[in-house]
Amino acid sequence: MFFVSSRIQGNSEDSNTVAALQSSPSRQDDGFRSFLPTPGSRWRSAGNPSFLGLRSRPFPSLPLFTQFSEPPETVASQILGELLMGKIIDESEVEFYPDASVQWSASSKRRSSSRLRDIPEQKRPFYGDKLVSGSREEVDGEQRLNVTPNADKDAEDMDVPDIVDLEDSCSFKMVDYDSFVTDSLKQTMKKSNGDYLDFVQKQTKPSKGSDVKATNEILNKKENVNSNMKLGLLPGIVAGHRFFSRAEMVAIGFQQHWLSGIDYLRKHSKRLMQNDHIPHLAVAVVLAHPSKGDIDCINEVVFTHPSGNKLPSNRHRVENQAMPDASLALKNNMEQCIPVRFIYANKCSDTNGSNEYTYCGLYKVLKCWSVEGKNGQPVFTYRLKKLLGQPKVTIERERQSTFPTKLTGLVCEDISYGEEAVKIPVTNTVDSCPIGPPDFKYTKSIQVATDVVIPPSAPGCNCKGNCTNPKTCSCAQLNGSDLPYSELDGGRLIKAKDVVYECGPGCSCGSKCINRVSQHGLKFQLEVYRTKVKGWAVRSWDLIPAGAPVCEYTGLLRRNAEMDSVHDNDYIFDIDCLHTMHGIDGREKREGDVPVTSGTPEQVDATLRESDTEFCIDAGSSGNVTRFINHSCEPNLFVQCILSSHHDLRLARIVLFAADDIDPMTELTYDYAYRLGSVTDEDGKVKELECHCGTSECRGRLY
Ligand SMILES: C[S@@+](CC[C@H](N)C(=O)[O-])C[C@H]1O[C@@H](n2cnc3c(N)ncnc32)[C@H](O)[C@@H]1O
Repeated sequence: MFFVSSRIQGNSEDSNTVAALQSSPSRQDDGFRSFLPTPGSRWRSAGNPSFLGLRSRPFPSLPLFTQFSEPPETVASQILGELLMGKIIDESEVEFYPDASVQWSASSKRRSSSRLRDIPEQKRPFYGDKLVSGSREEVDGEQRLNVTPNADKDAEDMDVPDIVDLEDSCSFKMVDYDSFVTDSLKQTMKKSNGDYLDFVQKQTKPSKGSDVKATNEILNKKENVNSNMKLGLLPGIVAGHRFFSRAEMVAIGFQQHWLSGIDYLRKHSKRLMQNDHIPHLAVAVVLAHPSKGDIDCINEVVFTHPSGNKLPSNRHRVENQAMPDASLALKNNMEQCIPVRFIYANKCSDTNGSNEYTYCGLYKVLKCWSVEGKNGQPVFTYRLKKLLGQPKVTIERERQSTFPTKLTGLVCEDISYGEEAVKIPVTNTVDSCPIGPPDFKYTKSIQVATDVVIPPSAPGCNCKGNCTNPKTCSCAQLNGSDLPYSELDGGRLIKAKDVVYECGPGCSCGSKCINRVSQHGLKFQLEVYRTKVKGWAVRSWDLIPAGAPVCEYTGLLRRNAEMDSVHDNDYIFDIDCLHTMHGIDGREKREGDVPVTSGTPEQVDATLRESDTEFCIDAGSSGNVTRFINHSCEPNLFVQCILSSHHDLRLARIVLFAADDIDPMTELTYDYAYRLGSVTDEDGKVKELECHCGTSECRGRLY
């Protein structure tokens, strides 16, 4: 990998606005103390901490460490090393034994002890430098951090309980950070996204402050993770991660102050009170840049942070007294060689111009100086440089307005042959397999078999224009007195439901009504591409926010009974809303608002269990891009049944929505939810298909 140096200029986002909102009671205290040893603690001394490239100068202002047996520099650097490598999550995960001999540097080994004897070797906890190994590199006279993933395959595959006590020979508790942190991060992100949409939707007029208010709600409910602010890496979030709102960043503890450009740990937070020697330290910088266009590899950043004070007489020196706390914190980072997270806020073209936030990685503060701004006030300027060894980040602003004719491996410019408003290219860089079948017909909308009768349109709501009042809109009433979509980004589903009743032909509202979100066709730039083991697949060039409609499953709507004799068709989608509503065959029940079948739950269960789904959509020989979407046991799309003209659940439309914020170029997947053993061949023998979704949640087989 090589980096092309590019430099951008900008202003730190916000700055002064926020004081009132800055401190939520649940987040006010920073977690710096998490990294402080208790008296008598010993630290592993193996290795020179400057291998992290952090210590180009000593730590003059951390005398508190002198009470320990290690030289203060070593201890301080060690702490920073740990937190930078993301190894320490919480003080509860670090245990100190005053007299224990530390065997940290032992090469990576599976743990063997009497307590673990019942656990198979490959499942035993691992210790050693599990997550990353670092090396120092000198480039142009500067120390750089070079982090490479640990090559130990077993270690990556490790499947251990959250926290493992490593007995006396090692003085640390180790955590399977990847699964422990990432899972809770994912859950929190999902939850906060839902809460955020919910909140925005409840407001009569969503405003700029909605983000902040939604965040507050999340924090007040204490559903955030990592509430102790961390410096350096946050496990589970790597450079390139995109956030759709500050709410998301705050909910996972990536940022604490949701409007400030420089987010920092306060010197006098309760946790640090005892300790005058630890200065303010910056955790993250959020930079808003007005210009658009592709910006690759932001390796060096120069930005300004205004001050409300008069410029001191010696204006070229940055005087601490004249600096606002946030600016000072960043200067302290420079002096202490502590990197900050750099986050780039940009207008997102496909989400109605709202901000999107890209985490670009950990940056070193190279330089800090002040210039005279308007009214003689100083403006502090900083130069940040990305630490080496982190993923390259591309910030893509705008969808390509003209279709790129030179796509590598392009085999078809538009698989929809003009049916869709956006072209859907097909690429194959894997083999020479043509896209098929040869007689395949692209169809944007459902085709109906001759023996299927679609019920007439149901009577609709009497709203004028856009449906906004859930109390008076009869479609909202069907959804449990709820308008299911948030107006954000052209409409995002707030939460998956048993069924969503959209407005349709029987309604008097307009075609732009928010309750018709799934009826507007494709809005993201999709591509069909060839994979090595799963055949064709689909990805998006645009980022897709959680809750956005992606595509509808189209094809021939037909009776399932006719499909009994069909065994080689991989493109049949059973319309199983009723089964989902009743949680039959392991389906996950969702929030249901409308009783749709009569009888006791047991009777309904029994009837449904006996009857297979009555109708299906067969995309074997006609269908749209959705037929190329593969299965994953940990998918990023979910299936939503929608009724928009009639109200017959057996014939509901099947629409796929984004379950998470989906980064551009990520494969789109949903859970096929087959019951194991349910697929048979022509002789009635059960067929099996190995799953290649490659996720940690993989169940091993599709069916
Ligand atoms: C609806 S098609 C999806 C598109 C398909 N990949 C293609 O090339 O047309 C379903 C088929 O794709 C393959 N497939 C989908 N997801 C898979 C997975 N996770 N692992 C293995 N094969 C998968 C299986 O052959 C499955 O029967």
